[in-house]
Amino acid sequence: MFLTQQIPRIHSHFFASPKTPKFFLITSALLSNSKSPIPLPPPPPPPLSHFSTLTPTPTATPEDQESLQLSLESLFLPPETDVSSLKEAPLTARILKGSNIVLSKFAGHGVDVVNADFVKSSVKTEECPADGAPEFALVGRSNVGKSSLLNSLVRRKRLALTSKKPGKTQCINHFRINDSWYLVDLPGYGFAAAPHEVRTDWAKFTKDYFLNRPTLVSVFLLIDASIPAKKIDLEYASWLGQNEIPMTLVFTKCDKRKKKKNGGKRPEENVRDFQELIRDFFKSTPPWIMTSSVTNQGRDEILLHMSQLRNYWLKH
Ligand SMILES: Nc1nc2c(ncn2[C@@H]2O[C@H](COP(=O)(O)OP(=O)(O)OP(=O)(O)O)[C@@H](O)[C@H]2O)c(=O)[nH]1
Ligand SMILES: [Mg+2]
Repeated sequence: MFLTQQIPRIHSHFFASPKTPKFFLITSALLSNSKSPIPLPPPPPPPLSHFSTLTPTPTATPEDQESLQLSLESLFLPPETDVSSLKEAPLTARILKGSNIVLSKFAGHGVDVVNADFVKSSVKTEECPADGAPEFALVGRSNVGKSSLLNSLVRRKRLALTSKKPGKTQCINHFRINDSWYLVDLPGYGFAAAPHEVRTDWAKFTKDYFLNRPTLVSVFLLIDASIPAKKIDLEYASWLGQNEIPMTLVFTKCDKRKKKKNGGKRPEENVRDFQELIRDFFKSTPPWIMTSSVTNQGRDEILLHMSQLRNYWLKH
């Protein structure tokens, strides 16, 4: 079972809780919970000029072109986002494609990855780099695509080693980005073939890392969107919620589409189901985003989101 230790976290205010419930029509390619989809208007212009230098994300397929009514409560509003001063259009224009993430004034600086270097592998929190730079940890089930996502974010094929066989990554691996922050690749959980002692050790050292790493800005919990929710992922999300560890849900493998006739659900449906299942674990909706390391869907959006979390963290 998971630890239930409660510790105060300095970043719990990332989960802003808006007071006035309002409804917005989100007009990007997102999930659909509407029975009668409304046709999409042209996409809004990029909210800030320096965002337009990013590579555009692939256009969604026609079956994704559905609209979603998201309540204000289901959006992730970064800290210091003044909702009352925003009219409907500017707010919708500030939602990252394929996500519930609103961009704040902290987004933008240092988005592009100019250089990325492997620094070290650690098996204990105390062994991790001690220079105080902010970091983001990628965690998720074995084979969910953590190392692939890291490679996609830094635009390198094999900076982090990937494998078809689960259990490839075994340590806490630090990658230094732009000489100023870290991406951290962690071993996967739920690897059934691993010996019991290895699994227990994993649980100990990664959870110790989450609870005792002061420079950890946010955990990025990866969930495979090509399959239905797994119990172990729900337990993991619950543990992070209970321990108030700042978290972003990253849905991976959104390029994989199971055939409807075989009973498979589309990634959008799995994403929606997962969120229903974790609703009660959090005080307010955590940020989530849909990605694919094959098509690079969500890559620029994740980098923007990381920039806003990092820039806020550096200022506080
Ligand atoms: N179709 C598709 N395949 C992916 C995607 N991301 C990863 N994969 C494949 O999934 C397998 C596992 O990817 P990894 O990145 O090694 O997974 P991991 O989570 O780092 O695995 P561990 O290190 O074992 O915990 C590889 O065969 C990847 O090519 C994706 O977005 N789409
Ligand atoms: Mg890996």
